[in-house]
Amino acid sequence: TGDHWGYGKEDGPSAWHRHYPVAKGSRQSPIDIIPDEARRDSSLGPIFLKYDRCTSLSIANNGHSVVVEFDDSDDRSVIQGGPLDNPYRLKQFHFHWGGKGCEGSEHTVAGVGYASELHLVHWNAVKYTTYEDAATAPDGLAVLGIFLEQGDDHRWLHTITDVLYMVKFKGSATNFKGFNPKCLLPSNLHYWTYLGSLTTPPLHESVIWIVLKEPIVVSEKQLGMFRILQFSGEEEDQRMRMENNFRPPQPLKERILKKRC
Ligand SMILES: CCc1cc2c(cc1OS(N)(=O)=O)CC[C@@H]1[C@@H]2CC[C@]2(C)[C@@H](O)CC[C@@H]12
Ligand SMILES: [Zn+2]
Repeated sequence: TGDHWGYGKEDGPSAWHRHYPVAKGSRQSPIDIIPDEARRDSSLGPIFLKYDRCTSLSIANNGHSVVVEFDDSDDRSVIQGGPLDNPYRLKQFHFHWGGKGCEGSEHTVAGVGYASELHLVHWNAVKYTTYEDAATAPDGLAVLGIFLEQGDDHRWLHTITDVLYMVKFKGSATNFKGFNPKCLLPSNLHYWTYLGSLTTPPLHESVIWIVLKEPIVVSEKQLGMFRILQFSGEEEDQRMRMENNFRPPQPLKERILKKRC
């Protein structure tokens, strides 16, 4: 069976509602973030990130993005604070990017996109038994979104871009141990937060989004390394370069965007 959705003309975001009607739901992601309309919420404290380098396991090409998986068998790597009632365990992180510098992120800020967006995915292991269960619950997942802006070389992103050639094709994976994603965070953890969804099918409305205001800076060369990846497997004849794997902003509907400055 495999996934029958993608980012192309026929199977892309505008067609996902046919197999996944929740695509037109009330809390879909991403959204266009309008800073002036974000409500300051005094109950929102700072977020705390505790990441342990020993929990990283592997890096893989799943045919939609490049994903780094973590050992989530205990609370060594968690996010807490901010809008969250308890710690959420780090499960994976992945990226979305464009074909050129000015677009590629999923969230936009006052209509402006970034070159890429990093998603650090965490799940509520206090309330739910498995990641899969959490992924269908309204407070099951917490995704930390970080914008990537084109500029100078990023000191640590090399650790990832240097191994992308090993996961060029869909279905390929390799060891990726000893990586601490803390090195991918910007200096300032001020954030916007709102209730949303997965940004790819099955589009479950199970994500508490925490989007950092400050982007990290990566070079055009480093961004270009992501584009050596393929949507397609090694055996498939048509080579499909992996790029523009982002969903455009969705209606905010009855939601309130909150901020912690
Ligand atoms: C939030 C990160 C995340 C999780 C998942 C997807 C996509 C995701 O990326 S995103 N961009 O952060 O929304 C698509 C596949 C989903 C998975 C959550 C768990 C599942 C729903 C599995 O149960 C079966 C398919 C899985
Ligand atoms: Zn994502």
